[in-house]
Amino acid sequence: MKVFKFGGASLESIERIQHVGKIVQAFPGEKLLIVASAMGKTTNELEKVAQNFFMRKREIAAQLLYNIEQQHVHLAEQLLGTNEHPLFTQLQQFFTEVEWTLGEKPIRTYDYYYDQIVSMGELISTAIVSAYFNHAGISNNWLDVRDVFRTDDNFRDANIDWDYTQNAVNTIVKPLFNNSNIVIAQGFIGSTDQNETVTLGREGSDYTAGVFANMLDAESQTIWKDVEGFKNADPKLFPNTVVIPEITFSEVIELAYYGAQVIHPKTIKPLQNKQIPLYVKCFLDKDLPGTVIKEDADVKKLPPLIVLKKNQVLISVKSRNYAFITEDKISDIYEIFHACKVKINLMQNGAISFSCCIDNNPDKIELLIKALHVDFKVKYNEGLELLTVRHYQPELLRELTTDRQILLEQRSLKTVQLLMKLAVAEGSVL
Ligand SMILES: Nc1ncnc2c1ncn2[C@@H]1O[C@H](COP(=O)(O)OP(=O)(O)O)[C@@H](O)[C@H]1O
Ligand SMILES: N[C@@H](CC(=O)OP(=O)(O)O)C(=O)O
Repeated sequence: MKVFKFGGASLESIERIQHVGKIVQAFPGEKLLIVASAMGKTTNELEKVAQNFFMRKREIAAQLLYNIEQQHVHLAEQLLGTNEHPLFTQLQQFFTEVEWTLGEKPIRTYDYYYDQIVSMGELISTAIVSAYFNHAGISNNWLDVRDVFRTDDNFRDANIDWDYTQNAVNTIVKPLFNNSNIVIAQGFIGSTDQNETVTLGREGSDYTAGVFANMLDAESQTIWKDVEGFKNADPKLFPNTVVIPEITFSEVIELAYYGAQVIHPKTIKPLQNKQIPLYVKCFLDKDLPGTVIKEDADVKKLPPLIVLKKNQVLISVKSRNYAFITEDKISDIYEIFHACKVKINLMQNGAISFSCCIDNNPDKIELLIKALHVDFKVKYNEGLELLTVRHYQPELLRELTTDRQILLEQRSLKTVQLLMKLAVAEGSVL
């Protein structure tokens, strides 16, 4: 059994979906559990629906939803060559459910509504891919992953109930392979014990695939990407990047944790725990070797690995009366960050100060600053970049920090992290 994950980029057009079909056909006779994400940028579009609904701009929300529906129905018609197929009733049902939600008064949390609305991206994309595959002779079963992935009700970042889910994988998923070699499931979503839909955090489909691989004791997981493999930096941000043929789980978990966009950080643990190798392959050219991530990878020749996280904010907290920021105060501060669901990307503390860098998420930051302000003086600085380099070399660091002012810096033997802002030359006019 192999687990494949296809992300939004590989499903963003008719041609790409057909191409995904060709990739799958290159594995005849293999049992494949396929995890798919929402098509293209549908998740971002659905986020706008959720935001407008919550701001009570119902008409805008309904119009945005209608546009998404039209795009998907049109694409499905093209793929199937007809508009008469049970798929269209299935799609209609998914859209009607969200329309009902949009008809409600938002009396629960934003995160709850977000999950009810945004989860639809994966449901409609997998329904279309599954119907198209069957139509193209690639026999498969469509699985509603919400019947299998049981979670808590931490909406937008739900935690998986491992025992329940393992049991459901055994009783629901494994038998599906009795009559077909291919099962297609949604990434990124799950369900609570109250049957309320949840999401697992942005870009969480990699993680879904990792959990499936673990629970099915798969021989491998492959993430199909629009790049040649796992590179030493994001090729969209840096020139002259190179593919890394093999790398260890621990290197990748560090990079993903520091913000490398290529793999969701939670993906590694379920794979590492069962020593299941993770392949990053190019869906544009399946014959390229790509990257293998495994425990015993040869990492002697690793180049510097670079992660750049943009749109960062520096939060600086000071005690009001020159009281020391000691362990108890730091613990209070962390408690506040945790309650506001804000992840700290880098932190440093001094005698009476605590500074940290977080992603710029305006609604969370507003709440956070309010909460911190009760006991501390708080300042913040936006528009920053967090650069992380593993296996750094001084010359490269000089190059990467040219024209940058460094606000926070942390170095260990292997890793350097710099919070930076574009330096404004003296005398220049803003
Ligand atoms: N270290 C890296 N190696 C390769 N690609 C990377 C890396 N870091 C970021 N990326 C980006 O990840 C993108 C592919 O992932 P993504 O857009 O998430 O695809 P999908 O949505 O299909 O999963 C690439 O186009 C590339 O810009
Ligand atoms: N669709 C979700 C989940 C996901 O993992 O997507 P992708 O595989 O396209 O990164 C998101 O965009 O967050």
